[in-house]
Amino acid sequence: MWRHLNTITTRTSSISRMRSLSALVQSKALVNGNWIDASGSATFEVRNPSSGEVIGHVPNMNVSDAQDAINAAKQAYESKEWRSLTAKDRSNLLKKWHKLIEQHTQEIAEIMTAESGKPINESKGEVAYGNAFVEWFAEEARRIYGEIIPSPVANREIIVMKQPIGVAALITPWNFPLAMITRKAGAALAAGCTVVVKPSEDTPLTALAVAKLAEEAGIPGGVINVVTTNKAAPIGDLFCKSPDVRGISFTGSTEVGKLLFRNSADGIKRVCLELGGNAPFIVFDSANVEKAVEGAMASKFRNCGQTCVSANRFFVQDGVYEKFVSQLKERVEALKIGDGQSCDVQIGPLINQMQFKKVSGFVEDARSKKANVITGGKPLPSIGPLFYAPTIITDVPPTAQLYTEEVFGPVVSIIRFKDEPEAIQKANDTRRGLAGYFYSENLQQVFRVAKRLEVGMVGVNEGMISAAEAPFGGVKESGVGREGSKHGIDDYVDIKYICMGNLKYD
Ligand SMILES: NC(=O)c1ccc[n+]([C@@H]2O[C@H](COP(=O)([O-])OP(=O)(O)OC[C@H]3O[C@@H](n4cnc5c(N)ncnc54)[C@H](O)[C@@H]3O)[C@@H](O)[C@H]2O)c1
Ligand SMILES: O=CCCC(=O)O
Repeated sequence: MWRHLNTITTRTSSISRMRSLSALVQSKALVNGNWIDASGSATFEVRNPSSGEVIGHVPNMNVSDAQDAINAAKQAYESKEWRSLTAKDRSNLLKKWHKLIEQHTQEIAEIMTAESGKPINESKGEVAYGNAFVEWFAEEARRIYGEIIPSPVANREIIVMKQPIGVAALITPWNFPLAMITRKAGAALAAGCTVVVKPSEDTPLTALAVAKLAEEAGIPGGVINVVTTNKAAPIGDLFCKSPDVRGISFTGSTEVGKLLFRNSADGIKRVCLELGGNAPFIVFDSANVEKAVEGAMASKFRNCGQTCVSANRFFVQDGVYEKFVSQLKERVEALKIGDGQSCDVQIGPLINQMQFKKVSGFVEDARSKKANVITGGKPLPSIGPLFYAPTIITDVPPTAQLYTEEVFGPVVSIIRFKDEPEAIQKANDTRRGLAGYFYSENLQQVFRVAKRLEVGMVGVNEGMISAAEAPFGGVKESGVGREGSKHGIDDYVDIKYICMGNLKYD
């Protein structure tokens, strides 16, 4: 589908489009079922990264506002209105939320594209993907089973039940402004928890839009609270220290994840961390190269490479190296770049100046270390200040930042290898372990390599691995816990053992 596209679009104004959007564009935060301003009516701007235009203002909440949200979530958790609901009632509420999100796909996608720069077709894809978590957890709500275990003592029963942990704080990033919220909130609500969501400062509008739909679905006030702020650190600290927050689920950078993990230690909180990756993408001589190129495009250029599971280091074996690189180059040069509002755009901007500097700095670092830029490798100021050309760099040395760090941008780094042990050693030569990919048509090799990659998720002959049904998460410094799948509930429930003694059976 991407092959035939090769022009660059011009910037179009997003503000007129945002004005025409429905009531889903919110300029207030949600606490205790009320749409409110921050203390002192402080606000911060939300900008469209494609054009730089200001597309909204949202409350810039402080620690005391966040404390109000925690109090509201606690009160809602303890309220009869929420506690008395059966699993089926919660499931039905989630189903209603799911339906409303589905019905508002276009509007949410437009909001998402305006604040994140994501191409509109990808935004619609994210609404469907993120909403699949709401549907999945609506179904799972009714399957949070306990156990009865055969007792070693006569006249006794061992009963195990799962109960909600209480209030959960959810901190989410900008790159998947909807899915990273629903993957957490869907599970939390299914389990019977209440939540305080702190979305990224770059993409609060999508979060507020889905919260509005949760309200319309009839989810009681205080069950979902949304705290918008551009002062994340003190609020993160409050979440870690507050005894009323029983769990923290964070998706974002490894650096911030480590901080939250450390700060949560005192309160022995449940912590789920979905952090950065450094995914290897291995193409063996045994691969179908056409499929590998297809998978590389899908994995690397999803959301302009700003995806935690995007392939980061490409290892290509001698025998297929030239073919893979030349086919990939042709595809990369055909990508259409521009404002994501145009339906045919495939590559949008980087999210902000900090990311832009990081990506261009990594490319310059690799260049200075004798890597070869075979296409791209430059900013595209004629489209906008945050656009960077889709890039391929070969002969990237292990000392380059492109090799050691997660690039989070449209840059393919290619490293040549001779044999399987070398590929595995290099793939695992990182402290991250989120996703890994490889292409091979050799069954023995498929099982060998899948077992040896030190990652939480493996794509074999596949570049797009995410699904609500599958456990998402990493090993090493890529995180702890799993989201999605039946395991996604685990972080939001406590296991309680009830020993029933002195029973009379005869
Ligand atoms: N594993 C996953 O599922 C996954 C998914 C998406 C993104 N990520 C990772 O996230 C990173 C990019 O996202 P980002 O730049 O938004 O990450 P980030 O860590 O800077 O920000 C993530 C969230 O944390 C908040 N935050 C920042 N500092 C904080 C602090 N001191 N205390 C509490 N909250 C704080 C931000 O406001 C934002 O809401 C990449 O490394 C990417 O791989 C991982
Ligand atoms: O960026 C990380 C999340 C992407 C995904 O869920 O596939």
